[in-house]
Amino acid sequence: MEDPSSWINLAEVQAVAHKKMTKPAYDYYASGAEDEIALREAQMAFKRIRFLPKMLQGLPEKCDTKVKVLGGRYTLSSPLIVPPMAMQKLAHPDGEIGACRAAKMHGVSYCLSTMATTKIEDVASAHSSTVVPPSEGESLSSLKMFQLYVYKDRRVSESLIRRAEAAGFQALVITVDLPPLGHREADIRNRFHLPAPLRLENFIGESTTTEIDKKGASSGLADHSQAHFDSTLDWSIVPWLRSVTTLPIVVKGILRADDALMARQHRVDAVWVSNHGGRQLDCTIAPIDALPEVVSALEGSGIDAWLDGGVRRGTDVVKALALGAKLVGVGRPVLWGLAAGGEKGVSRVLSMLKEELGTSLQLAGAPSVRDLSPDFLVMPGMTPFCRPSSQGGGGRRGIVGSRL
Ligand SMILES: Cc1cc2nc3c(=O)[nH]c(=O)nc-3n(C[C@H](O)[C@H](O)[C@H](O)COP(=O)(O)O)c2cc1C
Ligand SMILES: CCCCC(=O)C(=O)O
Repeated sequence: MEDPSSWINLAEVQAVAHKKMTKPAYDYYASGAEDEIALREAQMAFKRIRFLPKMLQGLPEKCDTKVKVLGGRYTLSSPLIVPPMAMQKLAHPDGEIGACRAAKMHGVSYCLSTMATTKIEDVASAHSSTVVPPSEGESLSSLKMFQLYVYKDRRVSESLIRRAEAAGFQALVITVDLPPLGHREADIRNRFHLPAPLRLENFIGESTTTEIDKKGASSGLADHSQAHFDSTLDWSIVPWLRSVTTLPIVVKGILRADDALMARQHRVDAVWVSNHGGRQLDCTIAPIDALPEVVSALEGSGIDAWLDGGVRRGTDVVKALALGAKLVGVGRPVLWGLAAGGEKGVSRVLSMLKEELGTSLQLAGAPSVRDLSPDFLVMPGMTPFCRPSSQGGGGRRGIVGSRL
C-alpha cells in the first residue's frame, strides 16, 4: 500500500493516511463538528441520487470535461477543484506546494487557505513554475485562487489580498460560514495546536499566529478564530473587498437560495455551496441537496454555482454537475493522498477521480460535462417516467412524485 499506483479508490487512501499520521493531525482533518451528522450526510446525500443513463449516444472515445467559469473568463480542463484546506504540512512536508503542483499537473484548480503552512508567494511561484505537459495534444488549464478569512484588523486581510493579487492568484474566495469555529470535540480533546517547526507562514512575526503554535487548554484553532476573525460580517464585506481588489470574488459557505440572491444582488462572481465539510454547524442540509435551489436563484445571472462536501467518487462529481455546479471540490481525499504519499499521493487521488469521472460520463451517456442536466438523475422520492416524443426523435422525460 506504500505505492500510490496500487491504490484503487479514495477510501483506501484514507486508511493508508490514517496509519501514517499522528492522532491529533488525523483527527483534525477527519473530524466534523459535534455529532458529525452534517459530515456523514454530505456523503450519504450523494448516494441517494440515482442515475437514469442514456444509451447509444454515439459518444466520443473520451468525454470532454472542459468548463467555462467566472462569467466565461476562463476555460478550464476539468470541473475539479481542491478547496481551501488549512495547514497541509501537517500531512506531509510537501504540504501546499506538493498539493498545488499535483493539482496543476492534472488541470485541476487549487485554492490556497489563509491558514497555510506555506507562504502565499512560495505557493504561487511553485504553481507558476510547474510545467504541465500537453495531455493528448491539449494543454491543461486550471486556476489558482486564494481563500480569505476576514480578520478583525482589516489591515491584516487587506495585506493578504494584496499579496495574493501580486502573486498572481486569479480569484479571491471569501469563506462566510466561519467564525465562530464549529464545536470540534476531537480537537478540544487533543488540545490541537500546530507542532513546531510548522507555522502559519502567512503571519510570521505577527501576533496572529500565537494561539495555534502553542499547546493550550483547548483547541488552538478555536482560540485563534475567536481572537482574530471578524464574526460580525454582513454583505457590506463584498463592496469592501471590491474596494481592495479587482479579482473575481467567490463567496464560500452558502446553503440557501435567499443568500444566493443576496450574492447575486452584490454581483459576486461565484457562489460556493458548502457546509465546510461538516466542520461548522452540525446537522446542516447536505451541500448537494442545497445545490438545486441555489442554482435556480442564480439562473440567468451568469454567476457560477460551485460545490464541495462529501465528494468521494466520479459519480458524485457527475451528479453535482448535472444539478448545475460548474466546479466541484474534493477536500479530505486530497489531504489523505498528501499524507499517504506526498505530491505523488495527491496526484494519484486526482488521477483516480478523473478516471472515475470520465468513465461515469461515458456510462451515463453524456458526451461532455456541458451536456449534463437534471434529466440524467432521479432524485430521492421521485419516480421517473420517460416517453418517446410523438414526433419520434428525442424522448421526453418527466418526474412524478414529491420530494421526501
Ligand atoms: C482539514 C481541513 C481544513 C480546512 N480548512 C479550510 C480553510 O482554511 N478555509 C476554508 O474555507 N475551508 C476549509 N475547509 C473546508 C474545505 O474547504 C471544504 O469545504 C471541505 O473540506 C469539503 O468537504 P470534503 O472534505 O468532504 O470534501 C477545511 C476542511 C478540512 C477537512
Ligand atoms: C480557524 C480556521 C481553521 C481552518 C478551517 O477552516 C478548518 O479547520 O475547517
